[in-house]
Amino acid sequence: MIEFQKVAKTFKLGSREVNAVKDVSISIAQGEIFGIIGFSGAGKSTLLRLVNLLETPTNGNIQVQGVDVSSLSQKEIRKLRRRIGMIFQNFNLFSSRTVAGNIAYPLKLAGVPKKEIKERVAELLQFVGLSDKADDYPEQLSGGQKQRVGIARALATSPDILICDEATSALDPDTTGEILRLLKKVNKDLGITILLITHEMHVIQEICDRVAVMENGEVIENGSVFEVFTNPKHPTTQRFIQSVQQDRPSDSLLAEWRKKGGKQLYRVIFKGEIASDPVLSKVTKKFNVDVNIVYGSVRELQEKFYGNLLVSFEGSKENILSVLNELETLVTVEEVLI
Ligand SMILES: Nc1ncnc2c1ncn2[C@@H]1O[C@H](COP(=O)(O)OP(=O)(O)OP(=O)(O)O)[C@@H](O)[C@H]1O
Repeated sequence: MIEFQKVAKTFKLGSREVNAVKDVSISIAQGEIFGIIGFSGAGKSTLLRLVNLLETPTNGNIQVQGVDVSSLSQKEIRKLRRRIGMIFQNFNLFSSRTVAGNIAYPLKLAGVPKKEIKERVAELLQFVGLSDKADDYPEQLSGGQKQRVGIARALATSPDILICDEATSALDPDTTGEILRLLKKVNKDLGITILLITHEMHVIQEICDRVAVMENGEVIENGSVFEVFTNPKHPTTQRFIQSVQQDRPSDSLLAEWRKKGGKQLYRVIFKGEIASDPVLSKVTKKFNVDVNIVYGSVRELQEKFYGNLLVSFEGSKENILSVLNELETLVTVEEVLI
């Protein structure tokens, strides 16, 4: 659906060059919600702007629905932009137009007859839950309502793709949740492919199917949200994941554990169906070992379970070894340095 092949974008600032995007190759499949996460300056916005040719790549190739976007004429670019809706962190609404006027705007530009515009706007207002706000002006709306208008406007021309540029970054946590649920509905009910950028891992966790992590213009890791969350490889990815998963004990808790002469700790990681099985209790019982869960959680991610527990064992050395050997055939077990 959207394919980046060895894409690079360099900005020239006088004699200085900024390599905003370097050698990025990722592909976004039709119907998925794909998230790009990175810290400020990582190159996310630039990558996004390359899709609808708000920027042109210095190198590489971008295909949207099988078409190389760099080969398009101005007329074709305008057509492409109608198939790609976009929403923004600061909503970018026209303050002098009503809610209905904002949503109608892209339809007017596209030359849609007045009667059809009226019907489509009413339909979109209903879809985003703002039917009673048609005649309000943006300044009369809350942030969440403004973003709903932004979404309705982006959907007006029935795009195939919705691009979201930090769409929830200006919103409080509850409102963020509402907007993310609406985006999920856009994806599920309308079959629209969503490409979003964010610096917040919980946004990725809540709605994305796949994720790419960017740093210094490069994609340093990408894959399904479940795989990246349960097995992050790059230290930056691990940092992002720790921001939403408090399943690592603090240094002070570990120090306390050491001080009290606590036993060796093991991290036991369960993924998928096995997380709902009492594996730990079955195996320890079998070898007459007691298990002490010191820290951890079991969470749901992409409709799959993921458990991450920090445990210690009480029993004879040989029996603990047998427990570890058997557990290793079923789940991931790591020794934790204390
Ligand atoms: N038009 C431009 N001219 C010059 N440099 C630019 C331009 N746009 C972006 N850059 C530079 O490219 C790099 C990547 O910027 P970009 O905005 O894509 O990152 P980002 O990950 O989206 O960050 P943020 O979350 O802060 O927007 C930065 O060093 C930025 O200063």
